[in-house]
Amino acid sequence: MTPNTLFQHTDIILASSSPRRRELLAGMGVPFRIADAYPVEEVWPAGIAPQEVPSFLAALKSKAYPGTLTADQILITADTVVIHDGRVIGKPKNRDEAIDILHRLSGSAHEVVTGIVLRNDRTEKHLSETARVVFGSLSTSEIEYYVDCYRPYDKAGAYGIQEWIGYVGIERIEGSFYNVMGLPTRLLYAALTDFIRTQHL
Ligand SMILES: Cc1cn([C@H]2C[C@H](O)[C@@H](COP(=O)(O)OP(=O)(O)OP(=O)(O)O)O2)c(=O)[nH]c1=O
Repeated sequence: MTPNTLFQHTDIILASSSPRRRELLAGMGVPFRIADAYPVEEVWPAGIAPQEVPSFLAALKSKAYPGTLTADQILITADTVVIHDGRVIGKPKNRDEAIDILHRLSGSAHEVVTGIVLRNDRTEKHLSETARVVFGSLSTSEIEYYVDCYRPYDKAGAYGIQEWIGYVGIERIEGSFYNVMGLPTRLLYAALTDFIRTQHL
């Protein structure tokens, strides 16, 4: 099925303030409206595995949605983190932290995990996808140039793969480029299709 027929009876709501997620969902041909993301404190229980963190945070964002959902609606929330040396790296708080994160990522591999929650009045579906990103060696001047010009304070791992540093600094990626940017688009498209089919929307 193509997007024009698939989504015609469904009211899809993206609760996200991320411009990348809006761009990616639009690129998938999915008609949707945006709800303001209600800020949640991005903390998780100590015992949770790093890979499970994005799914946990996407569920928190879903629960924070203030409206009541109906059967023909699908609420989408998501979260992206970087995992390096077994540690979860979120958004940098300031310039020093951004520079420090990029020094750690330089010349090594890390994982980017995006978790998604789809929800309506009856059911909730959790998705998660991982990509592996390998950075070449970045010099201090390259890192400082990037942080000062691009101010990646709204990005997990202090970088945007779609920005200068992604073009010149990334050696290779295994997995979905769009997942690193904020949504695993192929997985999400299949899950939306399945959700609509099983919920008879
Ligand atoms: C690693 C990486 C992350 N990012 C972005 C995607 C996400 O917007 C952000 C991770 O932060 P998130 O907390 O996942 O999302 P957000 O706060 O931006 O938006 P929301 O309102 O949906 O909670 O980092 C890139 O744009 N490029 C990249 O290469």
